[in-house]
Amino acid sequence: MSSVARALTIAGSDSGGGAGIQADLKTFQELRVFGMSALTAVTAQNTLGVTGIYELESEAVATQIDAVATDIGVDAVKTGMIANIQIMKTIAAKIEEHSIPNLVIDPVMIAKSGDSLLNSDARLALKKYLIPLATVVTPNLPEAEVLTGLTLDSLDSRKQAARLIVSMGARSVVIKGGHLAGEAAEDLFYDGNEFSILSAPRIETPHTHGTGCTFSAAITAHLAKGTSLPAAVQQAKTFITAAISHPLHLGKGHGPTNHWAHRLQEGKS
Ligand SMILES: Nc1ncnc2c1ncn2[C@@H]1O[C@H](COP(=O)(O)OP(=O)(O)O)[C@@H](O)[C@H]1O
Ligand SMILES: Cc1ncc(COP(=O)(O)OP(=O)(O)O)c(N)n1
Repeated sequence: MSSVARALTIAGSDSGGGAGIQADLKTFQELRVFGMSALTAVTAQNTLGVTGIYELESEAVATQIDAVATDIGVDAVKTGMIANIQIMKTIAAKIEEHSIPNLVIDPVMIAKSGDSLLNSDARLALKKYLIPLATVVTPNLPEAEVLTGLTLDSLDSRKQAARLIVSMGARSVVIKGGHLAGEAAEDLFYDGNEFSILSAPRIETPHTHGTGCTFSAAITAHLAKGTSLPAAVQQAKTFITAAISHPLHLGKGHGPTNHWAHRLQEGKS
C-alpha cells in the first residue's frame, strides 16, 4: 500500500454534480483518499432529471482503468453506472487482470428521477460478471428485488435477499433502506455470517439525489484506507447521514447532498 490511500470510481458523469463520478470524487476527497476515475458514460442531468445519456466505447473504459492501475495503483474500487453489458464485461476483466482489491458494487439501474442507467438486459448480467468479484454489493430496495426476483416487503424477505446475493459470490451485501417508510433509515448489512442494521434517523427532505453513490463511495474510501468492512459500512452510514442532514438547497427538484457536512458535525470548519 502507498502512503496515500487510492480509490478508483468506474461510473457515469452527472453534470449536476450530485451523483455519479462527481459525488464519488467529492466523497473520496472529503475522506482524504486520492480519487481517480474511469468514465463509462456522460449524462446531461440536473436535480429535475436526466436529459441525455452518451455511452462510451468499452475500449475507452478499459484504457482508463489500465492507465491508472498500471501507474498510480488502486487500493479500492467502486462501480456505479455501467450503462451496458460490454462495459460490464470489460470492467470485470480489468479488475481481475490488475488484481484490484476491495471491490464495491453499487448496482445502479434507475435514477430516482426514473431514468434508466443500465440496459434492462444487462441488469441480471451483474450476477454473472461483477457480483462474484465483490467485497460488498450495495443495492437499494428495487435493485435488490431485480437481482433476487423477490418481493422485499419485510425484514425477513430482505434477509433472504441478502443471503441470495452472498450466494451469488459476493463477500457481503448492504440492502439500503432509503426507499422504505418509517422513522429510521435502516440498511441491512450481511457479512456472510451475521446480520446487522445500520440505523439513522430518517430526514424529511427532497434533497436525496446521489445518496447511493455517496454511500458506496464512502465505503470504498474507508476500505482503501484499510478500515475493516464492518467499520467501513458503519462510517459510510455516518457520512451519508450527515450529507443528507445539511442540504444545500440547490436546484428546483431533488437536490444533491452536502459532501462536506461531516466537517460541520465534527467541528472542522
Ligand atoms: N431521507 C433519508 N434520511 C436518512 N437517510 C437516508 C434517507 N434517504 C436515504 N438514506 C440513506 O442513504 C443511503 C442510500 O440509500 P438509498 O437512498 O436507498 O440509495 P439509492 O440512492 O441507491 O436509491 C442509505 O444509507 C439510506 O438509508
Ligand atoms: C451518472 C449517475 N450515476 C448514478 C446515478 C444514481 O445515483 P443514486 O445515488 O442512486 O441517486 P439517484 O440519482 O437515484 O438520486 C445517477 N443519477 N447518475
